[in-house]
Amino acid sequence: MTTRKGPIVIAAGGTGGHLFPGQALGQELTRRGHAIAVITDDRVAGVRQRFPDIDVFSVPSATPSGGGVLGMARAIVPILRGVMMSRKILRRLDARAVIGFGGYPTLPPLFAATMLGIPSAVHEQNAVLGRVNRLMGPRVTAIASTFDTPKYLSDKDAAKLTLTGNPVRDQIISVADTPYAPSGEGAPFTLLVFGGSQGARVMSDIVPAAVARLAADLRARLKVVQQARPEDVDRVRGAYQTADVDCEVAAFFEDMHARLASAQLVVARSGASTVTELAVIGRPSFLVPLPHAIDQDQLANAQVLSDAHGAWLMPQKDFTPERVATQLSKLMTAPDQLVSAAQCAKSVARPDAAQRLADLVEALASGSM
Ligand SMILES: CC(=O)N[C@H]1[C@@H](OP(=O)(O)OP(=O)(O)OC[C@H]2O[C@@H](n3ccc(=O)[nH]c3=O)[C@H](O)[C@@H]2O)O[C@H](CO)[C@@H](O)[C@@H]1O
Repeated sequence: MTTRKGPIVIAAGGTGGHLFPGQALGQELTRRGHAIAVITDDRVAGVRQRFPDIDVFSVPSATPSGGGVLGMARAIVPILRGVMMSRKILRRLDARAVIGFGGYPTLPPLFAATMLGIPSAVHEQNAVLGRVNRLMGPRVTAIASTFDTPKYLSDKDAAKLTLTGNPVRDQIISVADTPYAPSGEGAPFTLLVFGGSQGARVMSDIVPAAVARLAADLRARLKVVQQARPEDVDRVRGAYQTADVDCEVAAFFEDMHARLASAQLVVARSGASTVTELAVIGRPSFLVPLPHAIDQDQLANAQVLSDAHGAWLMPQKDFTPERVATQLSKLMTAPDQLVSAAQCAKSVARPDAAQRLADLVEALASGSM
């Protein structure tokens, strides 16, 4: 049994897709009365607001760029500095356990934890194990995952795997039971468009042009809520105004739970949290996986929803204004198909992922694993 008395440390950083599941676990552990602390890297803005009243420590890290020897060499110094700093922080905190949510910001604290013999775990959001989780898999005590058997999980590490699902924030859970509201003939139709936590240019290039091609009666029913990269906000808004379509365009929606709940159809990338949230709330979607990703993790994520008939997978090469306009016209006049897709999306949800992951982390922190 461990004699450590300090907090459970959540290591998370990089994009929202790595941070939000960490936030969801933090919310659940706090509810259970555990002290938590967060280690992230100093490139990440906005972490502190997501973990109010919690100690957040920044340590250096780096992502080897280009995969070559030079990229590795450049990254090694900040990573080593991050490991040294993490060791000091974890010792001082007397951390009971460390759980990492993937990405290079988690490498230094996880590595330091394993050096100090602190129980540790990684959570993989995607259907494919990310590079850091692959690297740390053999060293950590436990591996938690969203999907049954993440690709690249070695036979040896498979024994450490617990299927927890991907935790979503409390806000998302708060709308999970909002029934899907189909939009009948002539009724308003909300289309929600976003490209992951950072926005995706392709959404700005394609969706307004598709909407402009719709018949006037369909355009009159539409309200488009679209996230665009900051530099694209004005042109997207302008395109909808020219097409006489009601729109709300912003670089980031803090109230995504409410936006998802009130959408009749979603067009999005297929990052892990996006796909999980669509399933938990049960909303139909067109999913456009990020192309050229080394591991094709977004394709694998999207396939889970589309195999369940809860989403339409659109490879980016087929994501053209013409095709999107055709599909939109069909679906705006076929509410039954959207209702059915919403139900199918919900059928693959694991809304208790935060609890399952918290159970695992409690076992880890008590030293019983
Ligand atoms: C380009 C890239 O590296 N993408 C990866 C990144 O995606 P990314 O960071 O885009 O993450 P996800 O799609 O998993 O999550 C996006 C999150 O942002 C939220 N949101 C989005 C827009 C907005 O206006 N407001 C808002 O709150 C969504 O509700 C969701 O919670 O991490 C994911 C999880 O490891 C991976 O699956 C993705 O492949």
